[in-house]
Amino acid sequence: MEPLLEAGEMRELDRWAINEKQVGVDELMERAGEGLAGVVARRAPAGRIAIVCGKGNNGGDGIVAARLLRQAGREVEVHAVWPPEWMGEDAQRQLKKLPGPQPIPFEAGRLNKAHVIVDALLGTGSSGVPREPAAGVIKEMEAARAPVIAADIPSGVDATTGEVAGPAVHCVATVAFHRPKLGVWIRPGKAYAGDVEVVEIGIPRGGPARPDAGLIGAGVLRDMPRRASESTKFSSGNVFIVGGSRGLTGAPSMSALAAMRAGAGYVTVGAPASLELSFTVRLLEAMMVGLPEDGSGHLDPSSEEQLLKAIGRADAVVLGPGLSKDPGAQSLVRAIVPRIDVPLVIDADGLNALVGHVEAILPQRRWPTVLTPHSGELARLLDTTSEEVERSRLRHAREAAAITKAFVVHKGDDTLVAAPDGRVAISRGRAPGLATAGTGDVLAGVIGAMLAKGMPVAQAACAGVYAHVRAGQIAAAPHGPDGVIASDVISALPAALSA
Ligand SMILES: NC(=O)C1=CN([C@@H]2O[C@H](COP(=O)(O)OP(=O)(O)OC[C@H]3O[C@@H](n4cnc5c(N)ncnc54)[C@H](O)[C@@H]3O)[C@@H](O)[C@H]2O)[C@H](O)CC1
Ligand SMILES: [K+]
Repeated sequence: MEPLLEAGEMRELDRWAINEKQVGVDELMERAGEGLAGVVARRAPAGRIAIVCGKGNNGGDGIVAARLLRQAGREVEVHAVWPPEWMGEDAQRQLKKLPGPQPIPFEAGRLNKAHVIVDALLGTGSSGVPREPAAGVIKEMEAARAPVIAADIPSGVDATTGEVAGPAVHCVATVAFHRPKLGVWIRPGKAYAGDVEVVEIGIPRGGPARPDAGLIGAGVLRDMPRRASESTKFSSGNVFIVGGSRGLTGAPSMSALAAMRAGAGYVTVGAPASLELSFTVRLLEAMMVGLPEDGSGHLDPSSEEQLLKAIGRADAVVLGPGLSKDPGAQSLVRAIVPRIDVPLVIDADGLNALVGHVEAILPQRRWPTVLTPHSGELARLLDTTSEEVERSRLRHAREAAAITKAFVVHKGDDTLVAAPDGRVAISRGRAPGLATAGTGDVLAGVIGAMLAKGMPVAQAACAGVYAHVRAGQIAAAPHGPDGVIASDVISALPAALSA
């Protein structure tokens, strides 16, 4: 997992390198500026460059880049947003080395004469909503025609959370120093960062930061148990799916197929008895258990004991796909969740059943639990609005994990896997093909399969998220993301898992 840093962790590392490892701050800034200049030169090989500098070290990086680009023969205009003498002393030293014209006071009109703009205004030292004059300058950079490249973090994006509380700059690329900050991978910040390019700035290994955030990569599949010649259908992973209601039989079917395509060797669907035929015709390889229902195609609370017995020897349970909001089915969920003594994934209407009861029910569980809410579901669980959740995705995912003691997979292009202890893993996303009905059911089934194979819960959740995104990309490869359907994603799972 590639570590992601909070602004405070980056500062701590920076101080450690300077104080304990005798790395000069000038050296760090030189490397940062060099990395920044390199990316600017590669992305904008010709034309005028405008570098917009703040008064902190982020501005200092901009000054270094200006020097190196001028030395390489480029036309560079340096805009100082505050009087240059207000710059910190580290940046002042760089300013003295700047050849050619000195910084001009920021001039919005001149931005349009540039081919590329460098945002070296606010970095990890920024806190809160941008204040003037930074706020106005951010709006001008945003309005300018030229593409913007950010030094370390787009100005206006909170490096630690990805929150954007005021004006911010949409960049084509962000040059992250040493390591990316969380904010470039979490929406809404992610939408401002563009391509993230990481440059090394000379911070030695072994520093004090113990990042509790990381980016999910292909490595999560390394430890996934694979079938071997001695495997049986049961040892490959036995998943039990609980859900389905009249009109909602596709969801549990897709979870079941996804679990099988993700490697589970034995999958059973427990659903209202009157719907048995729909499952039987659709699912050739999965088992079906018809459960007591209310007569109109919804699971009934009276099925509790029979359901628990049917779950029997399953290695993992997926609860919720297609369950419906029927009060009987919902009360069944509340009754069985504490009694399912295997790892459990709760999705969709399984989550809705817990609204108002999360703190009472989930911490009672003796086995690992994975919740897979999208923002609307998470908002209901936390008694807030989806807009509020979208504004602070990380905070809400962590809050839900802390109060439920479950792993929370907060879905989105930047799916966050939050652990009850505060650690978080983030998906790179970029699988627009997944924006279609049923892909959530697929994800729940895949995570169920990973849990059933015996993977530790954090790895199972991350492996499921990774495989799902890969499958979404593979499904979109032939003709693009439009027209991808959840069944295509299921079909692509074996390829995604072999990658
Ligand atoms: N971390 C490293 O190893 C290195 C980082 N470098 C770069 O330095 C910045 C962080 O620099 P810092 O001086 O701490 O802060 P900033 O440049 O981000 O600027 C803060 C600056 O802005 C003012 N300010 C703070 N909040 C606001 C606000 N909401 N509105 C307006 N103004 C605000 C504050 O008063 C300061 O003056 C890091 O990102 C890297 O780019 C080094 O160059 C190399 C080593
Ligand atoms: K910046």
